[in-house]
Amino acid sequence: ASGAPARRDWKPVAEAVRREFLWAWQHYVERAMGADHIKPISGGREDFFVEGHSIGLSLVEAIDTLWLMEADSEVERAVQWVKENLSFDVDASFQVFETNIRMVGGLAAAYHCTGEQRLLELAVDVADRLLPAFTESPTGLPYRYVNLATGAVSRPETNIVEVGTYVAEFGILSEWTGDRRYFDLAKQAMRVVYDKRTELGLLPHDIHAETGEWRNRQATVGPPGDSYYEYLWDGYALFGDEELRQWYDALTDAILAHQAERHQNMLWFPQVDAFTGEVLSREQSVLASFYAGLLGESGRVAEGRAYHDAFNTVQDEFGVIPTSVDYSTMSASDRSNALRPEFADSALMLWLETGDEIFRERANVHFDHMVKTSKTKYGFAALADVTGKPPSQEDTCPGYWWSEQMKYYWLLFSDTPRFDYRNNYLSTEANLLRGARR
Ligand SMILES: O=C1NC[C@H](CO)[C@@H](O)[C@@H]1O
Ligand SMILES: [Ca+2]
Repeated sequence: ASGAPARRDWKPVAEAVRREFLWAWQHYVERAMGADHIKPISGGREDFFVEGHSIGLSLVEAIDTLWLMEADSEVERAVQWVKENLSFDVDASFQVFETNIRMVGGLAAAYHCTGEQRLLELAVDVADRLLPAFTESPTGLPYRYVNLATGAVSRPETNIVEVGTYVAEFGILSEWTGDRRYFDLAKQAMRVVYDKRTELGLLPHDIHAETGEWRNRQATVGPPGDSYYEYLWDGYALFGDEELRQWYDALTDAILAHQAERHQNMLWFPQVDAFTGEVLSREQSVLASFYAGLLGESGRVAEGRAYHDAFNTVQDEFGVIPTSVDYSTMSASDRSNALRPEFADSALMLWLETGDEIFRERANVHFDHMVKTSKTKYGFAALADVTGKPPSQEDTCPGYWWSEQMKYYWLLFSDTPRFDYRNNYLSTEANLLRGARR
């Protein structure tokens, strides 16, 4: 048809994504099998949760990505490793939030894709070991750490992300096992936070799990506020929970009214005092760019587009978005970038919502720049300084790289038959909990 922009053939990009992922995976298998992280420059191994005791984090994070890429022999290899090696009977304190989104979520997604029963058993096993953090708390707000072997809980000084990012993983376990405890504990913690919103309808981000008292005044859509809001919507999108949607809508309306501003006609979300609305900081974490996708999927498409447009100016300016920029001066306040996936996350969400090619183009730039700056001898490296010529790398690759941006790119460019593009759910760690087409 004349006039319609020719739709680009994205298959070559999809093939490049798959080639790079499997290349990195081979090095992990050969040099760091079972390690939480590979060290991509030296080829070494690195622990994430507990120093001296890896639990195969990157392998667990990679399974659903491998499955979506139809790398079935590699899926088999990874599942075999889990069945033969993975145990959570570890006498050490694990961070409850990270263990949930990465290990509960990663195992649940692997089960959703493969149907392998042992994976569900392990997801339930580790979730059960996290529950004392909730049940031992006088407020229902979970402690930050729990010893997976003894159940001893610790660190009540927490935040709304680490008390409120469970309902997707816990809720899917309740759906698959019939045990409502998981969903109920996750939702109750979210309710406690919501009921403490300020007169302006905003939330500070730091809270005490034993007293329930706010520990700061600042509100943010970046860390550690981000995935609390994300999971309110997700609890509605996944399980149809109308109350979660009401809480999400009330808080989002307040954020758009009091925690948003235009600067040079770009939409930004400054940090504000949750009680007075005073702007406290115009720094924007790269992690906040997920919010463009959340706004888009939750009926605020114009705002979602506008916020992605704003972050795209940062990608244009720096090539790789720095960990933190001050949008009033467009200067990087933290020039590192730990292979953060959020700009690609929201590009996928907005493309699924709008079908607009602009989001695939932006994600392609994100992929292209990542390969150019992070690729190294045995994999992909986090960056210490994105402004370096060339950008300087760190000898580490985060577990979320195996689950997030490579999956986002693959879904954006491959049109894989293994994914239901109309009815699906990816968690905040991009764990596929709905929409696998076996
Ligand atoms: O929700 C999250 N926050 C931080 C990581 C990515 O930056 C990742 O673990 C996940 O996306
Ligand atoms: Ca996330």
